[in-house]
Amino acid sequence: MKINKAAVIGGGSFGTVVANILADNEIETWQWLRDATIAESINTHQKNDKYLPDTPLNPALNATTELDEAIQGADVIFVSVPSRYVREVVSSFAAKLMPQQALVSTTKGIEPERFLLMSQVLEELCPANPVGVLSGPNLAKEIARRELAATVIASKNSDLRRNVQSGLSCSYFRVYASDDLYGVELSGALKNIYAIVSGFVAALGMGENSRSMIITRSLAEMSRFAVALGANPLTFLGLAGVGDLVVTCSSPLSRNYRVGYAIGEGKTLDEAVNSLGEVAEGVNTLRYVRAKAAELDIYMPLVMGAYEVLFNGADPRLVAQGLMSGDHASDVEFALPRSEI
Ligand SMILES: NC(=O)c1ccc[n+]([C@@H]2O[C@H](COP(=O)([O-])OP(=O)(O)OC[C@H]3O[C@@H](n4cnc5c(N)ncnc54)[C@H](O)[C@@H]3O)[C@@H](O)[C@H]2O)c1
Ligand SMILES: O=P(O)(O)OC[C@H](O)CO
Repeated sequence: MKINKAAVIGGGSFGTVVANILADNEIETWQWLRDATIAESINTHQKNDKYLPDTPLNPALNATTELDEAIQGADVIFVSVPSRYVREVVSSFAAKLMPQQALVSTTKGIEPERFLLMSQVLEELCPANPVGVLSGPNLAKEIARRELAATVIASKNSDLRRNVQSGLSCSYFRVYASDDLYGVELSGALKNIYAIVSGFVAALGMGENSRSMIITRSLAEMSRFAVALGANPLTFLGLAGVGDLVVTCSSPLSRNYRVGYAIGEGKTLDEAVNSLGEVAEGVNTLRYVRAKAAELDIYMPLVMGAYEVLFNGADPRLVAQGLMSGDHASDVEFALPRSEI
């Protein structure tokens, strides 16, 4: 079955990009957002003035502040609000869904109380509905300029995967498939932490060797954490893992990288976050992952170091330095067991 109508929940930069691709693909698309002025601007001037002011949007895209109007009859509902609001927003319409309506999270964050990923929140709230996750190296502002990009749709439901692949694929956006929902989603959340660390490294003027070491050891740390939580480490080698880690750790378009860069320049966490005006999920994810790693005794020197910098005022230089003095470990995680080091 193809997607005849799609809904996008969220009026930020990524929600707008997803909605615009769907509209470009001639799918009836309704974007829900809270701000009536932005909705009006999308409908009349084809612009999201706040989040993507330079991008002319498809005139067929409909924006609404009425949730019912967006979700009613939608074959797929993309959820694209910051993680701390996903439960609240989805709870407000979950009871109105028909069982065939699929939900796809694009949100890269964690719900702290039970360490739930967003697909787990969706499954809890909408147990009868197919659920998927869209994640990959997807800086919204580049996709908005129609620069080539690829992503991953992960779901246990093959119809959902195929529908999203055909609904979102176009000349500048390619959608690969995975059935490892948990691995794809976990990598999307974890990489935000390491983008903050890469921001420190860049601001401190460390060299390319340092940056490469940080990115590669980040991948080792992410996959060590993932395996401890039961995920498949192979997923971390794909677009949602290495792909998203590299882009977010390298680009000033990444909000998480920018937070790290500002802290590396000497700003406080509050100053760094307030100057963004957009969500940087990595700040909270760092707190939750650090607590989980401590609880499960998982060796994560970059997470521990970054936490000290963001929340206890430690010198960002110490994070990279911490790698030099930590326990010796194997290069490729799992290739050489710790017992043989
Ligand atoms: N921007 C990107 O490049 C990008 C790419 C892929 C995934 N993501 C992920 O998508 C999610 C959303 O990111 P974004 O870039 O669109 O964020 P954003 O900061 O651009 O926008 C967030 C949107 O959520 C809305 N919002 C905030 N609180 C809300 C609430 N209580 N109820 C309803 N709406 C609320 C805001 O008004 C805004 O429209 C994040 O988890 C992010 O990690 C972002
Ligand atoms: O701007 P960031 O740091 O939230 O990153 C955006 C996307 O997740 C990149 O894939």
